[in-house]
Amino acid sequence: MATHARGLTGAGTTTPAPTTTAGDTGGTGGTGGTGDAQAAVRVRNLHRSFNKAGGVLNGLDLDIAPGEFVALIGRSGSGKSTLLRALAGLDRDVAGHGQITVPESVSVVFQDSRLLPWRRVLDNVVLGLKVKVAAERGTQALAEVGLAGREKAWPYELSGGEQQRASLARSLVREPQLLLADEPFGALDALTRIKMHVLLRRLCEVHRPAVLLVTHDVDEAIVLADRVIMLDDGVVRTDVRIDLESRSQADPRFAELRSFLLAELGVNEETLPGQRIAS
Ligand SMILES: Nc1ncnc2c1ncn2[C@@H]1O[C@H](COP(=O)(O)OP(=O)(O)OP(=O)(O)O)[C@@H](O)[C@H]1O
Repeated sequence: MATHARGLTGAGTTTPAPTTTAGDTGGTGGTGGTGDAQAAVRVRNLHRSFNKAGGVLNGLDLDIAPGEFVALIGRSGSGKSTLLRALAGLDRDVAGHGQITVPESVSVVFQDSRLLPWRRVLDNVVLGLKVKVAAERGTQALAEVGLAGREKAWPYELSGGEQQRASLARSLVREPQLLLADEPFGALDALTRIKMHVLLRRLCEVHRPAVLLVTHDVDEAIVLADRVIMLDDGVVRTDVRIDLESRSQADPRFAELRSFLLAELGVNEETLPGQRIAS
């Protein structure tokens, strides 16, 4: 897998990010570092701060293997989005240094779909895609996410869940080696979330990108990920492999993992209302 060079797609942007291979990146951003043929993502000694004491990321190290699905949890304000934005190259004005290596092709999905309202769904999906068969690939991607026949719809004609499906199609049509997702299902109702979980898992099995998913939802993390990591004090404090045979919440091991992760987050399970368990 090619690393060092980085292209940024998704989120309505198609401009390739500049390539930096220097070991240390300053506040002007850029990523790079020592290559590791085995890793899709390699982060070393990453620091980021926003003019406040303590910093947000304080020497963070992280590796993600090709095709590996990593869920990132942590209390509110612990720096999850800051890390994701650093990997996406979206933090050029942030003070910091450290080494980041990401694949050439990176897609980003956010909580809101960021579809351009003045473009039809298919146009949104293939925006900036410079291949002759863009429309064909976009149509295929829409079919993959369950939106066959909606190519000519306007974004406002889609439900929230459908808009997120279109956003996933826009990311996957670029066949990214790394998919960065910042609470992509956070605004969806419970049933739609479950459907999106099934969809995302299936898409990842087919396309095999490395994934970093930011989520507040511990159950979502366990259902989707190969590994769950937790940020605390600006570093990865907890790193758990999800070694479940099935992802059924009825599996006692699922409950064990949930309890462990909630305890790591400092959440008392017994005081939580309802079924959905979020940090
Ligand atoms: N552009 C910015 N300017 C100033 N401070 C910022 C900026 N972005 C993030 N921060 C601060 O950095 C810290 C980490 O923010 P970040 O959004 O990464 O946390 P998070 O873990 O994603 O939080 P949440 O779970 O609430 O979304 C917070 O204290 C936040 O206020």
